[in-house]
Amino acid sequence: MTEIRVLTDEAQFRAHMSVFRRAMHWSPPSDEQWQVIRPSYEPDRVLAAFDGDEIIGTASSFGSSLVVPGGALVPHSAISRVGVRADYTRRGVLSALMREQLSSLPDPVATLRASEGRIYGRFGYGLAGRWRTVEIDARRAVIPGDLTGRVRMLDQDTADKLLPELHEAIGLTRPGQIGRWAGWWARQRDRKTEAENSVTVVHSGPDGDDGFLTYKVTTTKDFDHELSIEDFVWANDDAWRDLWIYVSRLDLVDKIEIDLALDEPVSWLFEDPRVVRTKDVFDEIWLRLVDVPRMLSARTYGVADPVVIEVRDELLPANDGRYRVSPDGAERVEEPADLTIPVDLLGAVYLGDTTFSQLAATRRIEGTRLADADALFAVPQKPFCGTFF
Ligand SMILES: CC(=O)SCCNC(=O)CCNC(=O)[C@H](O)C(C)(C)COP(=O)(O)OP(=O)(O)OC[C@H]1O[C@@H](n2cnc3c(N)ncnc32)[C@H](O)[C@@H]1OP(=O)(O)O
Repeated sequence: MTEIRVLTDEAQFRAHMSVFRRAMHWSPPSDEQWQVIRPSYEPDRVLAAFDGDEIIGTASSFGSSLVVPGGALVPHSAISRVGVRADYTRRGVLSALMREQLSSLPDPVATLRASEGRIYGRFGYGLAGRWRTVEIDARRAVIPGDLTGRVRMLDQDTADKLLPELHEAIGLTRPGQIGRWAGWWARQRDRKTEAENSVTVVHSGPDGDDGFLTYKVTTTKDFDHELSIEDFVWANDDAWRDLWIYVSRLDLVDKIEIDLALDEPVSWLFEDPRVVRTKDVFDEIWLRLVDVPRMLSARTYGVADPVVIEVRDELLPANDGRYRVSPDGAERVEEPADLTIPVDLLGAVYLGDTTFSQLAATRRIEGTRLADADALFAVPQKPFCGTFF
């Protein structure tokens, strides 16, 4: 019989990690890897499914924060390390873990990166943000004009110390962005060490450091040099443009690849916008509204007549109910609903990646007043996180 427990015994964290890594078809952590991973385990946030004394399934979360439309920063659980031992799958182990995790999360919202698109909808997660992978033909990439500030290369030790501070100082503004926790930076450092040739540059403008970029170049067997941008954070348009100028003018680079917000205006930087080609669009943010009333109150709304939305949530019935959403905010009401939506799809529209009208067109929600609901939930910027976990 499956039993779900919160792990408190540090010795079990490594077994937890081994089960998760095996589920992902990776080897258990080496002693060296474990030294890096170990501090990322946060007490009270590590769940395991047991058969007797053996761990057969895993789930955990990291404490973070999330930007919602309007700019408020909400406490957020970053869900990760979900896995079930291959000899125990399709017997309800993940379902038991998800039920326990959702009922005990300390934060009103959770997000995750899904290994497969079919897993999380049934647990109330909606596809709430996507990225596009672009490839830039670096040989033809010309950005007219000069740098306005300075770009300097950091050694690894300086980068390790400076980047978390700079990320914090730059702050979070775009809906979907999340705060980075200490364990995230430790894993990032580890990945960079593994990659060896990762390089970090920092931009400074009139007020000091205001952006950074981490990239690495790999050489193919045809001697093509492909640069991938792994982290790109900026405080203002000058930092963003200067860092693009820097990276596009690097010698011995044929191709640049990066995952971007759907609406990032990178093509407009280049003399020839065709040097930027979208290779792929992929789901990034899966979002679960854990506390619907709190989350509906946390974001701002556009201008439209109020709409009453009925929310259905099988796993967390405290969220069931009708909410009147207007330009002034959201509140629980007893009035008849204009439209009814399951909680996973409310998660999908929450940050503004999709709309009520689009979901209605696919027959996934029913109701009237779709145009007003769209206008209320409309956002000026597409959601994008840019922090992989
Ligand atoms: C945030 C992250 O960590 S993402 C990483 C997720 N982990 C992985 O991808 C590792 C490899 N996969 C696994 O470990 C497991 O297959 C899991 C965790 C995805 C699923 O665990 P299980 O214990 O098999 O799930 P469980 O038995 O509770 O299934 C619940 C339902 O979801 C369905 N389901 C579960 N996983 C999948 C899947 N990968 N594809 C399609 N359907 C699935 C089941 O069929 C079941 O449906 P039903 O209720 O209609 O019968």
